[in-house]
Amino acid sequence: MKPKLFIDGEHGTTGLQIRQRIAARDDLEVLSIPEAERRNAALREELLKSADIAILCLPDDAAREAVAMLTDAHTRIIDTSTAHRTHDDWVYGFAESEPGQGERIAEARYVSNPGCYSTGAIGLLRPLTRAGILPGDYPVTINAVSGYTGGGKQMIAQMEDEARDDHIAAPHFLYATALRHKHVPEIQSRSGLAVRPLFSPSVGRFAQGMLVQVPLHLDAMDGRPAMGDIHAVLAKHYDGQDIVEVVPLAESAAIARLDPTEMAGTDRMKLFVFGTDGDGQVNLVASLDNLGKGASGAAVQNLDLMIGA
Ligand SMILES: NC(=O)C1=CN([C@@H]2O[C@H](COP(=O)(O)OP(=O)(O)OC[C@H]3O[C@@H](n4cnc5c(N)ncnc54)[C@H](OP(=O)(O)O)[C@@H]3O)[C@@H](O)[C@H]2O)C=CC1
Ligand SMILES: CC(=O)N[C@@H](CCC(=O)OP(=O)(O)O)C(=O)O
Repeated sequence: MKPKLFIDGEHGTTGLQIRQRIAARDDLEVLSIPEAERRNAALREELLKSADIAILCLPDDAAREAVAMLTDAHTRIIDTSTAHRTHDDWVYGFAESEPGQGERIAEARYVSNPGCYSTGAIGLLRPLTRAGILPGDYPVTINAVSGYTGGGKQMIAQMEDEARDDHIAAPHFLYATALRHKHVPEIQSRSGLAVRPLFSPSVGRFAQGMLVQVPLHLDAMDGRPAMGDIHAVLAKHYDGQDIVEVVPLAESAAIARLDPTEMAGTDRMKLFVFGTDGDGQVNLVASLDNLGKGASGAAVQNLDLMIGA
């Protein structure tokens, strides 16, 4: 029998992209809710309980409500919201982040899909703390730019519709300037950092794509590693899989400009180590689609692990 899938929030930005990714598949029975009924709680509850797997593409509060509806049901859940990303009962849905994580996702009832910025930051940081090359108390700074679809339907409308009172005309803007972005606890705990990372995100006038930068002073790290040591730890960690690519140092050195939309439309992530050997500094950069490996692509990857596809 085909597994029954319900995407709660299927008419939103993340939900629509998941539907596109599974549209041609015949190994799933997709339960769907009409757009006009998307907030009909009774109908959603019925569909959630009928499904073998539900993917929640909802704001945090609505995701918590959906999980509460399923307490006594058998439905397995992938939550794309922030609600359960640091929760002990939930398996973190970043298969490449830890050895054996794909197997844990495959067995799980509750899977929390990572945030888009978090995927880039944790993807760069976790292998380094795991290997002991980056001390947990290093004061990490993360600078990032995201495509505006990262803000969901509301930000898409604000960026694209000039007639709106709340139209955003800026080509690029910083936000979360109080340094309390909702991804900080997730990045800190899932990267194994003892000190709260300083995270400064921004949005650019492009729909999809993202660069997440982590600059490091190598002389402040244990054993004063060389640029090649950092690259070797990342390359070893991601060896043997094809979703996260660690770009060779020579290839990175030849890049004069990095385009944040380079990975748009893909479900993969590229990691770069930039700098000049011997200068004691590196800039680690993750490039991904905020809606690909950063959300909907990762959700489909987790779905496939859970159903053994
Ligand atoms: N966009 C991105 O790049 C990423 C998003 N996420 C997460 O994915 C989740 C969804 O985000 P996104 O798709 O961008 O958001 P959108 O606003 O684009 O879509 C959310 C959908 O959920 C519906 N919805 C809202 N409240 C309820 C409710 N109480 N009951 C039922 N349906 C409801 C909305 O309907 P309505 O139109 O009526 O508001 C809309 O269809 C969020 O938790 C977000 O944090 C995670 C990673 C990246
Ligand atoms: C550009 C933009 O607004 N981005 C969103 C995060 C997008 C993302 O990863 O989402 P979740 O944490 O919601 O999963 C924000 O900063 O709130």
